[in-house]
Amino acid sequence: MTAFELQHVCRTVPGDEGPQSLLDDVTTHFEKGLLHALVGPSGGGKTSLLRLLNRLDAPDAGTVSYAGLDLGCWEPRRLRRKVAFVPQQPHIFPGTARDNLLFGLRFHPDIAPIDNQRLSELCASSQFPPDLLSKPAEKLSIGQQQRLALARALCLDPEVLLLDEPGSALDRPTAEALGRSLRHLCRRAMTIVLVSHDLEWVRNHADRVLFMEAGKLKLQCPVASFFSYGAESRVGRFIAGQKEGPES
Ligand SMILES: Nc1ncnc2c1ncn2[C@@H]1O[C@H](COP(=O)(O)OP(=O)(O)OP(=O)(O)O)[C@@H](O)[C@H]1O
Repeated sequence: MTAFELQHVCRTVPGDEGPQSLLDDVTTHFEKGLLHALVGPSGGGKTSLLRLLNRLDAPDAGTVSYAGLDLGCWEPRRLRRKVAFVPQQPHIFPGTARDNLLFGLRFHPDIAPIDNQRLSELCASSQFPPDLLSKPAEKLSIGQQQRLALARALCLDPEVLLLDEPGSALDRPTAEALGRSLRHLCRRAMTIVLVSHDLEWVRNHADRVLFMEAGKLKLQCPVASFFSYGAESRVGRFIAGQKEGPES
């Protein structure tokens, strides 16, 4: 079942040397219950694409729909309840980690209070260490703050998670544990779209890969197909380059 459908999406912004194309004729879809990884060289348009999916930005041509309804028809607050965006640099509010985790609930009185069991589940799903809940949130490391922001997003029980480099500040074992948690969420019908530069992680945890370069979607395929490209192909060269260190 399709969650998002994008048809001929373009986004252009004013630049110093005239209009700059961030997204150029992107047509794709994201399937419910799958983990989709947006990969590609830096500046290729991955974050720009992610931001369109919960109306943080709007396309200036083409259409984006969620659950069969054009995003323009979704009231932004209602959409963001279903489609949660977790940026690479999380917004942290004054107070403890627990205060931050529960922050969104004040805007959603329909959500049942979070009991201790649900709190443990949220910590487990986001790989946030429960013993840090009483710590001032601004004292946490960036990696801990990223996972706290993920737990805060999960608190509202969204249907979709949009994650911008969720493992970028994590050590390998923690990033792998987070990958397993995200896969568990997908098995419970969560749709995930994330940006990653960590191809080993993508290989271990993604279902589908979308390769973006210079604002264009160059390739979309199952994860196994992506990693079977030969060294002479553009994708193969990108994969080899990432092993030596990310391209800039
Ligand atoms: N609001 C904006 N105004 C002007 N330029 C922008 C804006 N947002 C993004 N860009 C530019 O658009 C290009 C694509 O940016 P984007 O963040 O989508 O790339 P990315 O693939 O996510 O990159 P990275 O892997 O480095 O995070 C970059 O050159 C960026 O500088």
